[in-house]
Formats: sequence, C-alpha cells, structure tokens
Amino acid sequence: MAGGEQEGVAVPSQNKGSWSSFLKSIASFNGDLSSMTAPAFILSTTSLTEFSAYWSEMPGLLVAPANEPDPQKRAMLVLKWFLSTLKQQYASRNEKLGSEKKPLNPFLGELFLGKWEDAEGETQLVSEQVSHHPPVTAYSIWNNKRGVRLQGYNAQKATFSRTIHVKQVGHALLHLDKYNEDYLITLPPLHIESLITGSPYVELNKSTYIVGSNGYTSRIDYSGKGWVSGTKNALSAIMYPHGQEKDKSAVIYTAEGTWTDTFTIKDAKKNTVVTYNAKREPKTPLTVAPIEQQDPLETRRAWKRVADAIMKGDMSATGSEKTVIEERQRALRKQEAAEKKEWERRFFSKVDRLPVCEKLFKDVPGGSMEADQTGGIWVFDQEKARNAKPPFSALSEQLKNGWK
Ligand SMILES: CC(C)CCC[C@@H](C)[C@H]1CC[C@H]2[C@@H]3CC=C4C[C@@H](O)CC[C@]4(C)[C@H]3CC[C@]12C
Repeated sequence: MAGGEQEGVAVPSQNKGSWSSFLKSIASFNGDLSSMTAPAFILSTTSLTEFSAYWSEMPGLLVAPANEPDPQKRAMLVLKWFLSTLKQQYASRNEKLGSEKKPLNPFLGELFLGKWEDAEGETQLVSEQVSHHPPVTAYSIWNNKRGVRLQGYNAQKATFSRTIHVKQVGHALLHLDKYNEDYLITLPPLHIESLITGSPYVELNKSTYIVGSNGYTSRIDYSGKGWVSGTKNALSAIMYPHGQEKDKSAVIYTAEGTWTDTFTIKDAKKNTVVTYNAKREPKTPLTVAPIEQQDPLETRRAWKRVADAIMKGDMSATGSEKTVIEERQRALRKQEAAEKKEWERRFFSKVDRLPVCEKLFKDVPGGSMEADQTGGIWVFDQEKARNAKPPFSALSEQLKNGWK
C-alpha cells in the first residue's frame, strides 16, 4: 500500500513490489473476482470446482444423522457435521499453503469427480461449473449405503472496502432417505483478513441457517478477532423449533467455540453432548482418477499445463497456457451462438422452482429462493448421470434404482 503502511514479514522481499501493486489494483476492482490479476506467489493451482469436496472430507460425520432415530438429535448431528466442514472450506488453504490463494477460475463445463471409500461405504462426488458469467459451481454428493444426499450450488459476489468482502449466493440441501427429511443450509458471507501483510486468510461474517423439514432450525453466528469474543474463527450457535429464534427458553442445543480448533455442543440443561476437535478429526482422502484416465473437461487434466507453469513460477507460460483455455472457450461459445444452442451441462439442469427449498427458506430471516440464485436454480440431474458415457459410466450403476 502506498505511504507508510507497514508491510508484514509474510511477503518475501522480492515480491513486495508486485504485492503492493496488486493491492492498488484491487482497490478499484469491479466485483468480478475472476477478472483480478494477482502476483504469481498468491496463485493457486486448484480450481474452484474442487472446493465442493470440502463438504465431505469426513464422510462419517455427513452420514451420522442417517442413523439417529431422535429428530432433535438428528438435527443436532447435522449441525455438528456442518460445523466440522468449515475448517476445510475456509482454512485449509492457509494451513496447507501458508495463506489463502487465488483459485483457478473454472471454465463452463469444467468437472471434478471423485469418491471417498471408508467404513461408511462409498461416498460419491460430482462437481460441475454450470455457469461462467456469473461463475456458478454445482455439486452433488451421495452415499447410497446410508441414504444420504447433499446437493447445491454457489456463486460469489465481491466488493472492496479496506479488504475483499465476498457474499455467497446459493445453498446446500441435505436429504436423509430413511426419514425423508431435508435440511436447507445457507452460505455465510466472508472477508479476507491480513491482506496488506500478504498473508491473507478467510474470516466468516454474519450467520448460517440450517433449516430442517423436521421443524428444527440452527443458526450459527460468526465472529473474528475484531469482535467481542476477540478470537479468530469464533462461532456461536443455537438450535430451536421453527419460528422461535427469539425465544431463549425454546433453545434445544447451543454450540460455542471456534471452527478451526474446538467447539462444544450442549443441550438445554447445559450438559455437554459433543466436544469436537477440528485438529484431530481424521479425514478420508478423496480418490480421483489418474489424469490420463480423466475426461478432457476434468479440472486437473484441463488445467495441468497451467498448474505446472504456476508451480515453476513461470508467469509467461502461465499466461499463455491460460489463453489456450480461454480461446477454446471463446470458440465454443461462438459456435453455440451460431447454432443457436446452449452448452449442455453434463450432470445438472436448471429448474424454474425448487419447492423443498422455497418452503424451508420461510424460516430464514430475509431468505428467499429469488435472493438465492444467480443465473438459475441448479439441481442434480439423475437422468443425465445415469446415461453418463465413459469415463463416467460407473455412475449409471450407482443411480440404477434412482434416488428416493
Ligand atoms: C487471497 C486473495 C489475494 C485473493 C482472493 C481470492 C478469492 C477469489 C477467494 C479467497 C477465499 C475463497 C473462498 C473460500 C471458500 C469458499 C467455499 C466454497 O464452498 C465455495 C468457494 C469459496 C466461497 C471461495 C471463493 C473464492 C475466494 C473468495
């Protein structure tokens, strides 16, 4: 930054110049995160289509509610699982890479598929970039053995005021077959901390609602260093019957702690029912097909040359390899316009209405299906997945009997 602002130790001295010009450039950026050009050391080799996997790196926690007969406890286990995903979603890059990084901006039709195999059986992930302008990523994660299905989509709207502020548009919807139950999960806004010192990380703002069709809602409030709690990545949550958000005596469970370290869930009598340690919880690795067996639209295959160039720190190769992808995309769009056709999404379809969600949004203050979309409501299309061609034919076997 211009003038006497202190630069921290995080930016290596040879990068200080590029970092301060980057900061100057984003101060006037237009809200489209993908248009931002960042210095090499802050570029990630991972595309946003891969981020969908963060919902299920601990499949045991995702499927746990499916084995719980008590509806209140079930809703509490959904809350526990959701809280457990936050660290992967929002802090895993700084932990692995030393700071938040700028992800690769997915192209239309980009895919990311994989599965987790563990004691819970097979949990399958399908993620697809369903829109490029505005960028929207849709995903579907399911475990047939336990009858658990999660699907959703997300997009980001960014603004700049002192730092980068990001509003998330979209939702996640969890379905439990056995109880024919749905949970609508809203996505919290976030901002970037420590941008000036070059060690950016994510802090969450405001709240998340998890509205269950069984009549229970959880609200999670987030706060960070600058807040009363004074703690990084802090959370405070309550679970209550629909419509009773303001009634303290109606609270069934509470959760307190941080999403990067530990939190506890207590019942109405203040007895601890869960202590969760985010640092100790074992993760199941996601299995992804080797690059040579992947479809050309699969993210790691499609971005390989760009990723290699970034890893070498070769900015000019990074730029020219990105141009190859962009030009291919431009040519496809031109061809589609000439043929008056639209790009066919492989696994998702747009719908006009999503009644399950509309209903559950009633218990989200200010929430609505209209505010939840950008470029359409996207749902997993079982029919498309069942008819999937190689290398994805195995999906048809999984979906043979359809979803309940
Ligand atoms: C790090 C600085 C320099 C660049 C800013 C990069 C921006 C584009 C990055 C930083 C943090 C990122 C977010 C981190 C986590 C998630 C949750 C995931 O489920 C959807 C994408 C989303 C919402 C990311 C969108 C892109 C994001 C906002």
